[in-house]
Amino acid sequence: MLFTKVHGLGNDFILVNACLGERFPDDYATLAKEMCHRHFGIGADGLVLLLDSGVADVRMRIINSDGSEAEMCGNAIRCVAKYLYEHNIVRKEEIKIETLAGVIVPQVIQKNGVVEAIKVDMGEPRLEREQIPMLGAAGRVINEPLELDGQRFYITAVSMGNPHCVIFVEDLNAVPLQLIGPRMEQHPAFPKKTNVEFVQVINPQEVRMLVWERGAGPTMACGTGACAVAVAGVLNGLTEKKVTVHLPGGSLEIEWAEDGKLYMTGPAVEVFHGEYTVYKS
Ligand SMILES: N[C@@H](CCC[C@H](N)C(=O)O)C(=O)O
Repeated sequence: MLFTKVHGLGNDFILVNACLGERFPDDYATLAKEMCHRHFGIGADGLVLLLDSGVADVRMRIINSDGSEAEMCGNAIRCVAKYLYEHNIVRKEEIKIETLAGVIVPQVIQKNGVVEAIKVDMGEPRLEREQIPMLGAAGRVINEPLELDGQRFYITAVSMGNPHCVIFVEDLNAVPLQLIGPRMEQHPAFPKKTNVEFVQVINPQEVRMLVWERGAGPTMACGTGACAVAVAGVLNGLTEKKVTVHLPGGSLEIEWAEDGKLYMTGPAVEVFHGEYTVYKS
C-alpha cells in the first residue's frame, strides 16, 4: 500500500489515497493502530484516507492512532489540500473536501509559485449543549465548573464538528497534561469523549496552548483545537477575534470572522513517500 507521510506543525499523519486506486483493508481501526504505532509501524497521530466524493472534490476520513474515527482534523486537511494541489490531483486554489463535519474548504496560498500556507474555511463553531450533549440544561457551556477526581476545572465547550474542552490557566508550565488529559478526555460529561486544550493567554492577540487529543494523546498541534481556543477566548472576553495560537509544534493564525466562520492559516509539510506491507500482528 503506497502512502505519504505528512505533518502540520508536527501533528503527523499517514495519508493513503484510495482515489488513485490504492487498496486497503476494510478494517480501518486495526490498520490505523498498526500503521500509526511509533515502534511497530510507520508512526503517526492518525491515518488519513482519501476517497471519492459525490459532493466535493474528495472525501477525507481521519482515523486516530487508537483506531477511533474523528469528524474533522484541521492539520490533516491542510496537508491534504497541499498534497492534492502539488500532485496535480485537484489543481484548484480552493478545494472542497467532504468530512464528517461537513464540506470544508481549504485555500492554497502561494508565493512565487510555491505553496506557502493553507488557509482553511473551517465553518462555524457549534456551541449549543444539544450539539455537545453534556451537563444537562440548555444554553452554552462557557467557563462552567466541572469536577474531575475532586478537582474543579472551569471549562468552555466548543465543537468544530469534533468536541473540544478548553481550559484557561495562569501558567501552562504547571499543567500536568499526562495526568489530567486522559481523565478529562474520558470524563462522563462527554459522551463522545473530548479533545482537551489548556490555554495561557499572553495578550488579547496571542495565546499558548497544550493539547491532549481524543484518540491520540498529547500532540504537537491541533487545528480544530486552535479554532476552539480562539472561540473560547472571545466568549470568555480574554482574546480578540484574530489570534495567534502558539503550540509545541509552531503557530497557527486563527480568525473568527464577521461571517461567523473560523479561518485557520498554517503550514503543511510532505515528509516522505513509502510502501507499507499490511501484516497481522
Ligand atoms: N489533530 C487534529 C484533530 C484530530 C482528531 C481528534 N483527535 C479527534 O478525535 O477529534 C486537528 O488538527 O484538528
